[in-house]
Amino acid sequence: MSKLFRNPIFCGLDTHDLDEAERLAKTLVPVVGGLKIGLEFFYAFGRSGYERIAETGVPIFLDLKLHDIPNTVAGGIRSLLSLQPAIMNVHASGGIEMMKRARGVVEEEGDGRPWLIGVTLLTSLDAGDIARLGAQGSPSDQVRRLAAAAQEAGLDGVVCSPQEVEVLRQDCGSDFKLIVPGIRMKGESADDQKRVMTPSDALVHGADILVISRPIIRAADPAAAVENILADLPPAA
Ligand SMILES: O=C(O)c1cc(=O)[nH]c(=O)n1[C@@H]1O[C@H](COP(=O)(O)O)[C@@H](O)[C@H]1O
Repeated sequence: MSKLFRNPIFCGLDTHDLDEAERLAKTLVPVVGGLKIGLEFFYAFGRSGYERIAETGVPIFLDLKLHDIPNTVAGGIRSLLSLQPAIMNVHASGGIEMMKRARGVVEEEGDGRPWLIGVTLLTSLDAGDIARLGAQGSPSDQVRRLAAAAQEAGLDGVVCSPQEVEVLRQDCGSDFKLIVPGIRMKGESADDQKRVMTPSDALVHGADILVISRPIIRAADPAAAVENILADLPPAA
């Protein structure tokens, strides 16, 4: 786990209700490592909504998964950098040239720059889904190809499912950041996630950050849900 953050849990504020998002932020900021702002929140409230959450001082993963030609992605990243997120991402399947251009723009920020992360294969996809899309091999094969491309382009790490963490640690080394959604406690509904694992197993395999949304934000007491997850983590986390 990165020592930069209080703990490895980043909770996704996946809501289009600003009051709810602010309530969640207030209760979660003292207990999480960071918050994630993604498509649902950002498309509803944009930069001003982002800034209201950022005012709490919590590290933010700005999860907009940019995916376009190199010039357009580089411009998009440039426009977002003034928000000063801790982490931002692009789709690794956008290609090495696109990721290199994005990396170049992020590097202009110097030491305080965000981590730039490549999304590999969405955790909602399994072997059957990718076979229908024409990909060769297993989900793990596909994730390894995309992670290798992200590493070649100089990205800081990737988003992958917990099921690929172990092999990516071997492939990509200990400094490469592995950001991992598809996290569920034993017996909990997977919802639309297909490649899942428990938080403690994901960390034992070598994940840096656990991205968790519905199991926390739908709980009657979201802060207590985070505390329960933290209590289940191995001590080194
Ligand atoms: O980039 C992501 O954060 C992401 C990538 C991925 O492959 N799968 C995935 O679930 N996510 C995000 O992680 C969060 C997981 O949400 P829950 O399934 O509710 O815990 C959502 O906000 C997704 O947008």
